[in-house]
Amino acid sequence: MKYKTLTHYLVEQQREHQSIDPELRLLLEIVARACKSIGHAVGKGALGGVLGSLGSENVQGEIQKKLDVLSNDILLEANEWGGHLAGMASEEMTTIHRIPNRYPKGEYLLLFDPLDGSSNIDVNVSIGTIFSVLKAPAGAEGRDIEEADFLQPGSRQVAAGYAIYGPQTMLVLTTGNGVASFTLDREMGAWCLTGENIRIPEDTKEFAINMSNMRHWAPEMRRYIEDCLAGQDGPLGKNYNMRWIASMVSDVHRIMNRGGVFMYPWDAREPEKAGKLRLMYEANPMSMLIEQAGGASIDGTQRILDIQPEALHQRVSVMLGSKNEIARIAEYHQQ
Ligand SMILES: O=P(O)(O)OC[C@H]1O[C@](O)(COP(=O)(O)O)[C@@H](O)[C@@H]1O
Ligand SMILES: [Mg+2]
Ligand SMILES: [Mg+2]
Repeated sequence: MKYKTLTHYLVEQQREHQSIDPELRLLLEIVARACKSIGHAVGKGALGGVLGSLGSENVQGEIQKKLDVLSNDILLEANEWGGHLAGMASEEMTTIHRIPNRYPKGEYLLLFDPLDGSSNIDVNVSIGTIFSVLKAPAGAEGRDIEEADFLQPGSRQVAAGYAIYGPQTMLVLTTGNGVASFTLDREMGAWCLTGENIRIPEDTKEFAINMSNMRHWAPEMRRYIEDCLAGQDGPLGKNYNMRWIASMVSDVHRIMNRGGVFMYPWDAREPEKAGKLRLMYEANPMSMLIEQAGGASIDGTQRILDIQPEALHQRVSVMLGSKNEIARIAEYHQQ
């Protein structure tokens, strides 16, 4: 076979880096298998009866799409059996999911946004799954896992990744030793290594933000974007391009490939929330991937991976991507 498979890659990683043990390797393979199933369901669209809403709301008060719930179920079922997990947490579940007693229990915690970019499902635009792996804290053995056990800063993640269901189905993964990407060979059903040691260009002329919220932003965010829009003749002296796909996975995937910055800042629509995106299921795993690829990720003033979470469904302001442009955005927030 021309390409290394995911298994081959993980076995090599395990040999070279002590950070990966056989349990973590198996866990990642099971997550990847679940993503393959979600990818199949996504691909069937109307033929699989997976489009549209369910009429229910998740804990964040968002209307759940059929695929949000189906993807959540696929990840839960796959990992209950053989994922060497102590527990799981998801954007779509009110509280944590403990591994039932009848299954072997492991030492890892898995967190996920089962279907990211839900508003794109019915319009056939790329969507994804985001996941994060933590270790259960010392002292959690021999007792039931608690929600507090999940509240660890992103810097403690042992692995993170996303699957993107687009023209190609891909998996982008880090175990703390750089970022690799895999393309699903649909005929063979295998994840094939198609990118290794991915590096994000440090400079960029491309930003991603939902511009319709501009009037609600804090002054420093507005000032940065106004300066971008001023182009060559403005204070930043360059003409910027803009993209906004409205699924974080797709926007981050573009940044992984050609650089750029992605921002979902605090805004005044719901001032009590720090931002729209979820720290544990979206910001932390994406920040680990971005940093592992040489980029940077902040909430405006602080490195996201250093934030000590206080709640499972905590929101955060997110600015991530090309290192030098993120440094510039941080400067705007210091002024
Ligand atoms: O519709 P908006 O406000 O532009 O928000 C888009 C953002 O919301 C999200 O869709 C949230 O993800 P979910 O679909 O998992 O809720 C991000 O992926 C995306 O960047
Ligand atoms: Mg999401
Ligand atoms: Mg989601």
